[in-house]
Amino acid sequence: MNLDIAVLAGDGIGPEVVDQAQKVSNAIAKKYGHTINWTPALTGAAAIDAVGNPYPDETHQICMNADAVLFGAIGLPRFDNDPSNPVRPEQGLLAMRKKLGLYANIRPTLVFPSLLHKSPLRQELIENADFVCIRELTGGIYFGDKGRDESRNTAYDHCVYTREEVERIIRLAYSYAMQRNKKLTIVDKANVLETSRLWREVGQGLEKEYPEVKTEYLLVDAAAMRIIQWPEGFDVMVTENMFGDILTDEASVISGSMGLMPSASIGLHTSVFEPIHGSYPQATGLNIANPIGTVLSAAMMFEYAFKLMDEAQEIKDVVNKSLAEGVVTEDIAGKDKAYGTSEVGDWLAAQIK
Ligand SMILES: NC(=O)c1ccc[n+]([C@@H]2O[C@H](COP(=O)([O-])OP(=O)(O)OC[C@H]3O[C@@H](n4cnc5c(N)ncnc54)[C@H](O)[C@@H]3O)[C@@H](O)[C@H]2O)c1
Ligand SMILES: CC(C)[C@H](C(=O)O)[C@@H](O)C(=O)O
Ligand SMILES: [Mg+2]
Repeated sequence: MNLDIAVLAGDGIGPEVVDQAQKVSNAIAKKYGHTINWTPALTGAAAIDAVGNPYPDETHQICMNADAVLFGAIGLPRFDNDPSNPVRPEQGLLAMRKKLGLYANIRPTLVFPSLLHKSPLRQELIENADFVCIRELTGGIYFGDKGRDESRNTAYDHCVYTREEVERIIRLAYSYAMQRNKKLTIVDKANVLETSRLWREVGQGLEKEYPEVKTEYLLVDAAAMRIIQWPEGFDVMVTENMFGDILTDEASVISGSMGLMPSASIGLHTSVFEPIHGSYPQATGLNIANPIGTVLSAAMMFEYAFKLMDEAQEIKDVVNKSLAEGVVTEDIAGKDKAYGTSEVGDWLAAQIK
């Protein structure tokens, strides 16, 4: 197959972790007889510095023309620490999600048998944890009207959801639940928020179409607690944009490091594959960032975008081997026994022959 992939490496550790995912993808392509055409494109602070726009039109065209997009991370402290700056790297990520229609972000919570002892949670709580969060990605408070009043003493962010947006994402979540263990947890804040009451109403309307699935509703504060207390109780979780952002960072620590967690953003046009972590600016250029979240995002790309299941499985297998054999970065190994970011990528690619 010919695979046209846009590469938006972004800022901070983005380029370093994306490099490793490209090495592994190239090794897979070589083994299975595919040709990958990588097209790099600017985003985030790198794009602001180059052309003044965090998601330039040219980048959007490259994404639209690609079969899939591999995304690193965006964001830098010089923007985070200057709230008055009207142009920000994160706007590039949000513009990409909106313009590509990426309404669903699939974030699995993975537990690796060889890393059980690295989790801050006790082994018996997590050894059978295996759930996926379906995060709504193009609506809610991220995209509602926002601003300041004239005196600048008041700020607002509106949270808006349409029935159609909610129904689309909950239906998708039901389709995942049907393929998994047939349990769906709809996370909201229906005791306070009107948007959440719409989510609950839509969920209750759809329940009867999926009688085989056990549906439960959980308030987001209780969900945050349950992720730590009983993660094995979840199968598929679906929630709105901001709750999903927060809960998946929380859930990532179950695995031992946020640097391990991949995601797939799917929707109307092309799909984007991105680790859930950010640009981890303190680690930029130090060759210490964990590339596995991005490598596993590439595995999701082979599975979701190209339906190449053997290729995806082989990437997951070599990742498991690296974790079992201790070929890991310092977030997992500690400084003394750590491999560098690029050494992990080289090792993974070399296993694929
Ligand atoms: N999708 C994205 O591009 C994305 C996601 C989150 C944050 N951000 C941006 O990243 C910048 C930094 O944000 P932050 O510090 O809150 O979040 P972050 O995810 O960059 O880092 C938080 C912590 O997670 C750990 N971590 C993250 N990635 C890791 C990796 N690959 N290997 C090992 N450890 C890793 C580190 O301990 C780090 O201090 C901000 O500008 C933020 O807006 C971007
Ligand atoms: C950088 C930020 C806009 C982004 C989000 O909140 O969606 C990030 O935290 C993520 O999880 O991809
Ligand atoms: Mg996040």
